[in-house]
Amino acid sequence: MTYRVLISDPLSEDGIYPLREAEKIEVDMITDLTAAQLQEKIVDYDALLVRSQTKVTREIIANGKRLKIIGRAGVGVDNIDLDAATAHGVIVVNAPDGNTNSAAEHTMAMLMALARKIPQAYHALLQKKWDRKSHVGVELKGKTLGVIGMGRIGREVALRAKGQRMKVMAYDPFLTDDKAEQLGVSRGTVEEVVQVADFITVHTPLLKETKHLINTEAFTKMKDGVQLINCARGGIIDEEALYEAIVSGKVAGAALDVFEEEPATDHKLLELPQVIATPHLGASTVEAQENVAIDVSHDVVRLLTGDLVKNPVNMPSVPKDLMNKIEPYFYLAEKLGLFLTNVTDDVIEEITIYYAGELYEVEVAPLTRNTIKGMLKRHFGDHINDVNAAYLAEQRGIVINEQKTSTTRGFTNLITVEVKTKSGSKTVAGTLLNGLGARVVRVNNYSVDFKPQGNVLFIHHKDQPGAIGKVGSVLAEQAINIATMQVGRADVGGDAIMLLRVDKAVNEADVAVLTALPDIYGVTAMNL
Ligand SMILES: NC(=O)C1=CN([C@@H]2O[C@H](COP(=O)(O)OP(=O)(O)OC[C@H]3O[C@@H](n4cnc5c(N)ncnc54)[C@H](O)[C@@H]3O)[C@@H](O)[C@H]2O)C=CC1
Ligand SMILES: O=C(O)C(=O)COP(=O)(O)O
Repeated sequence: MTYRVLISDPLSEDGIYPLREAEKIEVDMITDLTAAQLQEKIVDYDALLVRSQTKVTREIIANGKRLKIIGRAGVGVDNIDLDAATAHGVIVVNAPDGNTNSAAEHTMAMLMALARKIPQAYHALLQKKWDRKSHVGVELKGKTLGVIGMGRIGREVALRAKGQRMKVMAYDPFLTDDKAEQLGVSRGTVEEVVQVADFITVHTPLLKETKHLINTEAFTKMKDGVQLINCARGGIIDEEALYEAIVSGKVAGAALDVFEEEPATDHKLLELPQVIATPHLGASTVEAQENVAIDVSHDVVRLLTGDLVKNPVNMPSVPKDLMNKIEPYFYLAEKLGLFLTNVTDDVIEEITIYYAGELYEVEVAPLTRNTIKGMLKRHFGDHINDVNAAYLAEQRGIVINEQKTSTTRGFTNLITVEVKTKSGSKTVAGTLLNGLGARVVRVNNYSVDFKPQGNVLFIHHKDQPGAIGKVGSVLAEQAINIATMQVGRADVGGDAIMLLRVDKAVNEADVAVLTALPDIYGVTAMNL
């Protein structure tokens, strides 16, 4: 099978070598597609790579019948409909580190150009005006730079500003006093930062909480003559409010690399002489473009070759040391879910997964996702994966609980999955046996010991002499060989179960024959 990758924004050819060199991966770079053309084309592709230009909408994702991964060669994923990607089981990855340096350097270039009015002076010169009077700037030394958002770029900007002998006051919900001290910056609230700063630069993602974070109210609290820089995302600063604040004289200048609507060639802010701007160039360096293309290409190759991606955006990444501990349990967790869903006919209302023994110590969320994936696979088939399992369960109102205990009765590790429906609850438990792999050790109240693999028949019957023999005869008549068989019973002559691993699939007609046998209450055939 050959995978097809579509690159719809200009990406560094030197950076996409991991894709070009990979076997069974074909790459097309087509950078002038309209939204409608992309929506049509995407049907044929397994991966889509973009920068900030391509808007990856719900419609495009929905049409990507083969689509498995969207790679963002950069940081911001606000041009990708993440909810739609998650719902469709499409993983989104980005390249969070590759352009940090370039974006920080661009911010410093904007700060210095703003302070010294370099673009305006150059513009006047081009018009043959030797105008020194209008282009008197201010020094950075001794001034306070307010940094809102102290992530990768914000921190780099703060360090560089200190090199200009500026004072830095920063706000970030994750900035601790210790971290601030280490970085040599003071920590303040957004309100404190905007009150004391001579220059303000924003470095947050564009989120509901950060949209118009700098608004009319914030401008009223600022110093007169303050100057602002936005090299993060258009919309963090309210453009209308900024326009008013410049026209009123409150704000002396603004440097903008990004706009609420891009491209922004006809924007009223650009008519103001106090505003300098670049067309979203923060990441546009040879180095950054090569870095982000390499990172995102590697992740696409990883995913398409069955490996774990490094920079997932719409699902938590699993650190390597944790992965080493829990990877052996993935198979067991999924098969327990799959088994249970096969023997549950009612609508599932609640799933509780109990982790015991050595699993007490580790983060088990990825295992929970795998169990849910196993449970929902029966109804969603291949459409369900690690990305959308929890989302699809939540969408259907299924409550998911996770519990841990350090004690196990006789096992070093035990995963017990319980489903609740309106007609009652069912459980299955399994363990990982050293050297022997996954074993199911309990089904409801019955102790069993079987490998969750291949074609399995689960029969609920009355503990009566001959019941097992009759099942054996029916299977023999259909030339279905029994590989292993387990019987569990509650009391002599009471309810009992049979678990058979058989060498070929048992079809519906055979299930009907088995169900019609005397003393048989129910028969489920499944493939694990
Ligand atoms: N102009 C350009 O070409 C480029 C723009 N960017 C943009 O720069 C921004 C920052 O990128 P990175 O530093 O790499 O991201 P990052 O994820 O490392 O940092 C973002 C920081 O914002 C903080 N934050 C979130 N909500 C906040 C709030 N309400 N107030 C204050 N801080 C808040 C987070 O805690 C985090 O520390 C992103 O919007 C990204 O898209 C990034 C690269 C190039
Ligand atoms: O990485 C980011 O968030 C950027 O804004 C860079 O955008 P670009 O890849 O240059 O279109």
